[in-house]
Amino acid sequence: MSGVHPDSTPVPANKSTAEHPAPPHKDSTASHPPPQKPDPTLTSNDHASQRGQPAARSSAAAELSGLTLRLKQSLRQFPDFPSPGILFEDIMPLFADPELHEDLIRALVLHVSQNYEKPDVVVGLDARGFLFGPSLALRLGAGFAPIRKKGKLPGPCETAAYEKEYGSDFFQMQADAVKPGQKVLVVDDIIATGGSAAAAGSLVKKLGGTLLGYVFILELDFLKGRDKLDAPVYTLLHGQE
Ligand SMILES: O=P(O)(O)OC[C@H]1O[C@H](OP(=O)(O)OP(=O)(O)O)[C@H](O)[C@@H]1O
Ligand SMILES: Nc1ncnc2[nH]cnc12
Repeated sequence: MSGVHPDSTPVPANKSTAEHPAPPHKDSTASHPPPQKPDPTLTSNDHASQRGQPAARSSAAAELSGLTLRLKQSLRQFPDFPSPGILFEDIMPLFADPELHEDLIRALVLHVSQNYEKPDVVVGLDARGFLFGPSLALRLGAGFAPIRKKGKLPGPCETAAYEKEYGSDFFQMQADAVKPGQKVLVVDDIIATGGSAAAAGSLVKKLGGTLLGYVFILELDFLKGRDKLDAPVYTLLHGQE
């Protein structure tokens, strides 16, 4: 669990970053390196013809590093929410400012287009994965499908139980949300223990989808959530290192 702060005042993330320097590789932290196959069908201008070329890759890396710095500085932390001992990472400021919102989507598109095959479906997790999953899907030219907490989706569903940093729950996916063989990218705001993401991956596989990997905005490294995942993992930002 994270350290407890002395009061409930939100702590700007750039302050905690100074105390805990960021890891050396900010642009990709995959414990399972993502595939590098070019895919000319990707719709973003950043893809295809440029991917794999050293100059284009280093300019994308430079842009990504500027974007992530701005994004990191806008995060806030709330001690003891939703329960004592949890340091809650608040990502909402990223969506309050249209420029930051644009930076976020741009950074995610850059990373996905440089490192993953084009997904057929972006799968977002209830609820904060819905804040940016559909925009990312649209920019990538992919469909979007939700994973929801149990009891919210109509029709035949697959269900998976999971535990997260501060509780346990059930996720569901509509049985026809992913067709067998479709390439799927799972996205969520935060990976903490990795319980939610692992359950999401298991649902995608139950439906016959091919899991390309996972994309998160923020990773709480000390909880080692990525160790639960068996596909490439990318996180834009790191917290509570
Ligand atoms: O890695 P884990 O330990 O599983 O935790 C990560 C999950 O916890 C949060 O979801 P939560 O259901 O708490 O909130 P939300 O409905 O606001 O997205 C977060 O959005 C992730 O989905
Ligand atoms: N510390 C945390 N802050 C925000 N969302 C979370 N989901 C799981 N752990 C979290």
